[in-house]
Amino acid sequence: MIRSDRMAAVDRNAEALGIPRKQLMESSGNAIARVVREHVSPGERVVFVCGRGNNGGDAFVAARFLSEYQTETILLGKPETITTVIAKENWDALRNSESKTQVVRDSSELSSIDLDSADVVVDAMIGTGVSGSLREPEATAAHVINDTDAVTVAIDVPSGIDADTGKAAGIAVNADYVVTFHDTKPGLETLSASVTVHDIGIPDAASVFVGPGDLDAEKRASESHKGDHGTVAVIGGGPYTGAPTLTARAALRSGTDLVRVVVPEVIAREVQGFSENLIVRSYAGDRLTPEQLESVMPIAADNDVVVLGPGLGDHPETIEAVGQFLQSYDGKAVIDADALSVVPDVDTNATLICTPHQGELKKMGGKTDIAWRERKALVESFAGQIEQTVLVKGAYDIVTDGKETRVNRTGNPGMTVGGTGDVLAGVTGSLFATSPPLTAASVGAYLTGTAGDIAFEQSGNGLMATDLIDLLPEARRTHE
Ligand SMILES: NC(=O)C1=CN([C@@H]2O[C@H](COP(=O)(O)OP(=O)(O)OC[C@H]3O[C@@H](n4cnc5c(N)ncnc54)[C@H](O)[C@@H]3O)[C@@H](O)[C@H]2O)[C@@H](O)CC1
Ligand SMILES: [K+]
Repeated sequence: MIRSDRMAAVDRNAEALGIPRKQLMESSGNAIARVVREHVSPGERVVFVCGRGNNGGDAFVAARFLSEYQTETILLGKPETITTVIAKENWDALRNSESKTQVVRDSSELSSIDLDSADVVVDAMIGTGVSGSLREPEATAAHVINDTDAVTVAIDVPSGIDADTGKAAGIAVNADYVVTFHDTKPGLETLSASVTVHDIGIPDAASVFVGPGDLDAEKRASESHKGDHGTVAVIGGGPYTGAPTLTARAALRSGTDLVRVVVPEVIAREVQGFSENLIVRSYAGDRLTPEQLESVMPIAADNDVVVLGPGLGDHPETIEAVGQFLQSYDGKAVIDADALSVVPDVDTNATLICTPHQGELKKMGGKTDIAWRERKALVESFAGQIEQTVLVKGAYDIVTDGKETRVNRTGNPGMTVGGTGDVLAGVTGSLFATSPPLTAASVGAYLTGTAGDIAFEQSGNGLMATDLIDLLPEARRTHE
């Protein structure tokens, strides 16, 4: 079962893998033709009622395949107004083949169409692109289709129905059969029609591997937050000063509006010295201890996301403080480095993204494997157990919440240099302010890896974590 926003992402990923949408449309049209053949014999009359989007485009292909039938393809609207290039190309191919076509400009012309003597009527007006209630002439056409005695086959989703909910804002086509593609849609399950799912050649890789479609989904999620790109608090440092700074700068470069770095006072000036863009908040002492939580907790609560761990060190008092923090914090947090070991045993209401490398995963009690497919299964079960999102870093990063999993292939061996993990935590924290955990973690890994790949082109194995930070905007642009 797949929701339409995820379907759009997978579609775009397939394109990036080298399977263009027009090729998918050809497979969709072919699948529809096969279903039509199950219901009628050659020579019988098949009428396609088509809209001007890709749903109509699927029908133009199907009609081309069904040359042994009396096909009639009715386009609702002028051919010049067909909304996509690939649908238009398939319309032209159908016309050039001298297949019978008819253009209907408004609902009054619909009365000239005889659907009653059709053996099959194919509803190809609108698929997943529907918005609001059907306008004219589609609304009248839906009435006409619903009034015929012919077998009705809807392409992808009956026109007017929302594929995610199964609901219609007004009239909708009442189909006998629905031919849908790749996977079934939640809304189709609620209909009385018989639904069949057809493979159109989208490989598993398009949903498993993070791609530009996932980035689109992240963009859509962040747009829905109306220009607020969030605030992030990085709680780290003590024994180390570079790590929390890298994390904070990476979050800023990923678009976060405001980043606060929360560090012990002994290193506050040094951290501030790295960049005037950082807001540094300090607490007494030289490392995080439970006594400091009184001043740290309110800062954490004041931000959309906390990144906890970079450079904190593993002093027992610090680990104790991390545990107490997670017991009372109930917001969103990225947990990295030494803070990770606490997660499996702590009772928390926080929503976490844990970003271990494979050594840290083992320390947390998770298992790993050299082969990524096996590792994927192991990490999935571990994430399910701790009920949090886990991003395990490796040549193939595994991102999973135990239910859904993505694998990231960007990045290179040059990134084993120190500090790249801190950058990833910052990017992920930034995205987490406006996106769900699985999206934030997978896009975080994807963009950080891409920045690493650009840095590798420039500097080879001499790449540094700071290079990645400056290349983050370019990494994003390469996938747009
Ligand atoms: N992987 C996929 O998802 C694939 C999808 N394909 C097809 O592409 C379809 C989606 O195509 P599109 O995104 O072009 O969208 P649609 O073709 O579903 O709908 C867009 C068209 O409907 C019109 N429209 C929207 N709401 C309307 C309303 N309330 N009243 C009247 N007209 C309305 C728009 O102006 C536009 O012309 C899918 O349903 C499927 O049939 C296939 O071609 C290939 C693969
Ligand atoms: K349809």
